[in-house]
Amino acid sequence: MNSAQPYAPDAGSPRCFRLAVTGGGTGGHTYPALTAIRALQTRLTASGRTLEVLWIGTEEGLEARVAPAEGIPFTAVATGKIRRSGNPLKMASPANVRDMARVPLGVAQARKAIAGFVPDVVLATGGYVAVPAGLAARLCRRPLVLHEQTVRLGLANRKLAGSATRIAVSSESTIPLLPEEARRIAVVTGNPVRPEVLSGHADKAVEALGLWGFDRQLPTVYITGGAQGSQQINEVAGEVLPWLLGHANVIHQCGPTNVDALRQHAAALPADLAARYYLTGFVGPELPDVLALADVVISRSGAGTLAELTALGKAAVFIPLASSAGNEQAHNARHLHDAGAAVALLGEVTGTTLRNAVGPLLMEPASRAGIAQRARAYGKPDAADRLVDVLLSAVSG
Ligand SMILES: CC(=O)N[C@H]1[C@@H](OP(=O)(O)OP(=O)(O)OC[C@H]2O[C@@H](n3ccc(=O)[nH]c3=O)[C@H](O)[C@@H]2O)O[C@H](CO)[C@@H](O)[C@@H]1O
Repeated sequence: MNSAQPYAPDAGSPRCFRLAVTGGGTGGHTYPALTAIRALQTRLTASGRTLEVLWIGTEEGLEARVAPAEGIPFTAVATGKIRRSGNPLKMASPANVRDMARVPLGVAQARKAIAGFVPDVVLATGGYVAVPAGLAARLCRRPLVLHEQTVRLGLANRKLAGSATRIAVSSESTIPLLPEEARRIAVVTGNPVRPEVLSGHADKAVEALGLWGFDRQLPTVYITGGAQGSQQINEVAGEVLPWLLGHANVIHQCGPTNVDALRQHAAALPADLAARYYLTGFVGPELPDVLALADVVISRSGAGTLAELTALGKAAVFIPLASSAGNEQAHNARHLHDAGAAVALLGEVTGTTLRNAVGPLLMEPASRAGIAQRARAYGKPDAADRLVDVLLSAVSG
């Protein structure tokens, strides 16, 4: 693993702790698992123990790239998209039937992997693959810890709650939403954030991205639509861009497939404004530095992004993805909005609504600082450590 301590399997030794991890698909499920693995390894190393990890994921998910890149043994199993629908006709659609048929195959594959690995504990962080692997953990009688990133339990975690030893949740407000029996095994840990995200440097962002035209007397706005970018955010940001650049520097992460079209749009900007505009498809390793430079963030409200922005204490305007599972992005954003810890745009979003939301944050530093401070109160930078406590207690308990 590319963490402080080298990954050093020591299988068979009583000093060796074995962790099976399952979860992934998107960054929101993959990065918390990775962060927990790194934190567990640090904890075990400090007490003279070693860690052996097996990640059970899918071929197609982000985890299939992340785990091998970190030197973590990875095994792929079959799984199917579990669609939600109140309509029985839709539930019986050919795609659904095919996907549901893949789940038992995935359970069998995961059961074989878990029976062979004999983990001390299995950590499931959500995503479709967590269902077969979590069920296999139960069949193999291994302790199962679920981690939920969002305020409401995701579908995979709802399916697995009855098999869990502990349920680690990211927010206190999840607890009252849980069924009685799940509440008894729930622990609030927060959503683990990669440590590097918390230690960026604004000056490094300027150097790495060549932001020499930025006016450092002005605030910087970071616009992000998530790893794929967001058409909706790109459009509405495009509408207000000349106004925005009159008051701020702007870094705009628009999604890898949208760069060309937006670059044409940006070509029409006057040179003095264009100098303060940086457009990119995806922000890679420089993400921590970009976040350090940003005074205001305009963003989707996926749980991963939200955990990062609250841990850092950033003033954010959220434009939730309306089609997110169970509308959870709107739920996440509303939760912070109601506490004065963010601004959530929950209805129709136009250039005018965005401008009205961002304007006060740019023009009134005190209002920006207030929101940022309240946001930080929701951050849980020690979430990975708390999740490690839960993993260790699930074994001893
Ligand atoms: C479309 C979808 O299903 N979204 C769900 C998915 O979020 P999804 O994984 O899409 O988004 P999250 O906000 O949870 O995480 C995105 C991650 O990618 C990083 N990033 C993003 C852009 C970029 O250029 N560079 C970069 O590194 C962010 O900093 C963050 O760490 O899982 C989350 C956690 O269950 C849910 O809350 C979301 O609703």
